[in-house]
Amino acid sequence: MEEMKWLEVTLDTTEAQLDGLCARLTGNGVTGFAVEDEEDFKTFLEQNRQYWDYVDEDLLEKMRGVCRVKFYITDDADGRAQLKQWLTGIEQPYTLTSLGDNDWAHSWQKYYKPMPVGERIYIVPEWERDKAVPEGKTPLYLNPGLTFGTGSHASTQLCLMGLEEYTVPGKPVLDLGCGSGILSIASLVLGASSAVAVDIDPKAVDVAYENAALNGIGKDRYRVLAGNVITDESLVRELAKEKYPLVLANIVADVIIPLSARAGEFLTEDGVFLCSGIIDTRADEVQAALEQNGLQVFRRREQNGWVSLAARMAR
Ligand SMILES: C[S@@+](CC[C@H](N)C(=O)[O-])C[C@H]1O[C@@H](n2cnc3c(N)ncnc32)[C@H](O)[C@@H]1O
Repeated sequence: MEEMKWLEVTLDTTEAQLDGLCARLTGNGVTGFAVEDEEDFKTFLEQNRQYWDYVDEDLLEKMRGVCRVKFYITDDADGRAQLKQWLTGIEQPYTLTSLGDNDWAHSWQKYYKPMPVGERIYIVPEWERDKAVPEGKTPLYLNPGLTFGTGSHASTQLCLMGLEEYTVPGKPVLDLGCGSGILSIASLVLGASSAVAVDIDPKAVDVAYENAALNGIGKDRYRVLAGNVITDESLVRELAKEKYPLVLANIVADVIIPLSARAGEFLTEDGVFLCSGIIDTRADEVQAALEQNGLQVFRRREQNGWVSLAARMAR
């Protein structure tokens, strides 16, 4: 089979514009982008000190204040059409670098290792599934492919910790912005009866079904839909036909704020809305939006500058 070729897309930005740019990219459907800044560069230099005979001062000077976002597209007509859609409304200049035959999509796998999260969950990459699972842990087998949701990101971990507490055994779960499906599948392995998951990125549908299957969960218990939970009114109405004791939404502040106006429609009377993907500087704004829409925040978790909020409808 012919090897897929990839292009690296690099957008140069500034720290002040970074949040807005990331929110816009996520809103346009880009998943799995990386942010590089001066700090990363210094860490890289530090970690590789043994390989440097001297530090290139010119290069250091060039990296001062640098802030860039990178993601990948396939090097073909589909990739370029996708890029056009992903850059809608974005004015920053970008560069394209050909990665040739470099199979980057698999190179990250060597850094993705089994990891415990919270009290019970033990994330196991699919290709490590023969390894022993520590006693008392519940394995969650995953291959996130090109979707967001490896379990390494703080926003995902905060949700996993929360859902260990709020999953109601024998009851359904709704997962908005499901990416790899990691959160809803975690709830299912912890005893939820069934789950519905949604993502704006159509790639997420197959990936989430495949991940569910890795955990012995079939389509009888898991339904994955592609759609926008803010703008797709018929999707929102369809989702709201069922009521859930747990609704998960690890997206971004700019999506959670408008979503907070609809969250009550999905919840059972006592149900928990667990939202994440919130940069700490925006957590108060998200909390205010939830409260304006009749939800009361009862738990805030924080990790590495990210925040998750758990809320219930106020009585
Ligand atoms: C931060 S990732 C979370 C993925 C996974 N749930 C996790 O916890 O790791 C956010 C996901 O939300 C999706 N998303 C962003 N905006 C959305 C929208 N308006 N409607 C549905 N999904 C959206 C993105 O495609 C992405 O997969």
